[in-house]
Amino acid sequence: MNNTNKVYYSGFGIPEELSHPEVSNTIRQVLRDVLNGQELSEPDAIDLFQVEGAELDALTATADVLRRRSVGDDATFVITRNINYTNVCYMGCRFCNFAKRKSDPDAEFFDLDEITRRAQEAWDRGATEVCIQGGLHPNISGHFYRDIVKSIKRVLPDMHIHAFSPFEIWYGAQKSRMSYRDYIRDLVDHGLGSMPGTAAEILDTEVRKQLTRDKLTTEQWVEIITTAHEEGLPTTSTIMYGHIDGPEHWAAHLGLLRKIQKQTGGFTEFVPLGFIHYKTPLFLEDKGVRPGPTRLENIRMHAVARLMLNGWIDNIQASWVKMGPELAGELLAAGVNDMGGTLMNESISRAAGAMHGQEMLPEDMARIIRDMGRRPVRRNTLYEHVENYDDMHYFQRIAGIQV
Ligand SMILES: C[S@@+](CC[C@H](N)C(=O)[O-])C[C@H]1O[C@@H](n2cnc3c(N)ncnc32)[C@H](O)[C@@H]1O
Ligand SMILES: Nc1c(NC[C@H](O)[C@H](O)[C@H](O)CO)[nH]c(=O)[nH]c1=O
Ligand SMILES: N[C@@H](Cc1ccc(O)cc1)C(=O)O
Ligand code: SF4
Repeated sequence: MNNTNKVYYSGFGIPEELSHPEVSNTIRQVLRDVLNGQELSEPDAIDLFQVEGAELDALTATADVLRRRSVGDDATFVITRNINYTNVCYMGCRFCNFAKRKSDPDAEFFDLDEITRRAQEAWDRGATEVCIQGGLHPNISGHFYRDIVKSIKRVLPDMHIHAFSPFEIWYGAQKSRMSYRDYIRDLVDHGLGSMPGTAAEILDTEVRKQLTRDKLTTEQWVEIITTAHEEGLPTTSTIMYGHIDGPEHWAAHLGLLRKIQKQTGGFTEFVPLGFIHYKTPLFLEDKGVRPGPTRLENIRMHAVARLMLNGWIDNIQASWVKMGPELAGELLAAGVNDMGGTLMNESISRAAGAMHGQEMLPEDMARIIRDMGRRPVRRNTLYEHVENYDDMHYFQRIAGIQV
């Protein structure tokens, strides 16, 4: 995956990397089988999560072929703004340094006017989406989430609202004494467009116990996500990895997402979220917690996800906030086809100590994509193409013309 020219010229068949003498027969066969349309099994995924050298090249080349077959050579991004309306939260997830107590000098709470103002500002800067998530603030009413959606839709009827993790849905439904289904239906009726599939972390009971006191269980996450899909509300899917987890958990997590997708078809994308460790209680207080995924683990996660989800979830997103723009770009040759959002205000990773900034400008997204020999395309939340970010933009930009 170091040679970007390869991206242009490699094809749809069996990549030559599989013939390398250092690729074992077992790994070669697994990769051939996937290329021939077989489903990757969880045990085989566990093996692939540990490959190195020539076998890693064979894995990424396979992911690259599958990506090309599923979505072609366009690479997408979305102009969006994160609105993290409050960081006040008492749930005590130990991997999270975004959450603050009410009395903390850094505690924040945006009222509806401020949320709408931010959405309007985003719209004026070309955003098609706002991505809204926050802490589980003890004082909000069960109708606060509906009020957010209503206030934005009143002034910006065409803005796509991508909001509320399954944990926020659980919280709102509980506060309003409504079923998940009724609660979700109500939000959809008021204009909610899709939900982030965060709060997934690692969908494994034992791992969750160590990550967080009272976070949503795996079963609750699955129930809320499938209910959303049944109500016609698409969601993303995520994994937060590189702490106390390992290949077995990753394979089972991907297997579960694939199973849900077969039932509902409601996932738009899969986004691996590498653990940002620096300022988190989990890393600072516990022994043996890893400082996020290594570079190779990041590469393998995106590539194995492409193989595991092949035919089911077409869009594999690289998070520039978590990995940095450089690696996120390189992953376009390892199964990734989407660079995520411009974000405008990133605060969750930053609170944990990430140093990749708050915003990535569309021009920079396009440059990274073009540097990998691919065509940049601006998408909306549901992966409909909005605009080719082609050479015209590039020349206008270098000529200093505002675009
Ligand atoms: C901060 S929460 C906000 C929404 C809601 N409170 C919840 O927990 O679902 C959104 C997601 O951010 C991610 N996150 C939080 N802290 C992180 C960290 N240190 N590194 C990577 N991702 C993190 C987790 O995946 C979490 O589910
Ligand atoms: N990967 C991260 C995202 N990604 C979400 C996208 O920006 C977008 O909202 C989604 O693809 C739906 O269109 N957002 C973050 O705040 N942090 C990330 O790490
Ligand atoms: N990627 C998530 C959103 C998200 C992810 C990680 C974060 O830290 C914050 C937000 C989604 O759109 O579904
Ligand atoms: S991850 Fe979400 S629920 Fe957990 S502490 Fe952070 S903001 Fe609160």
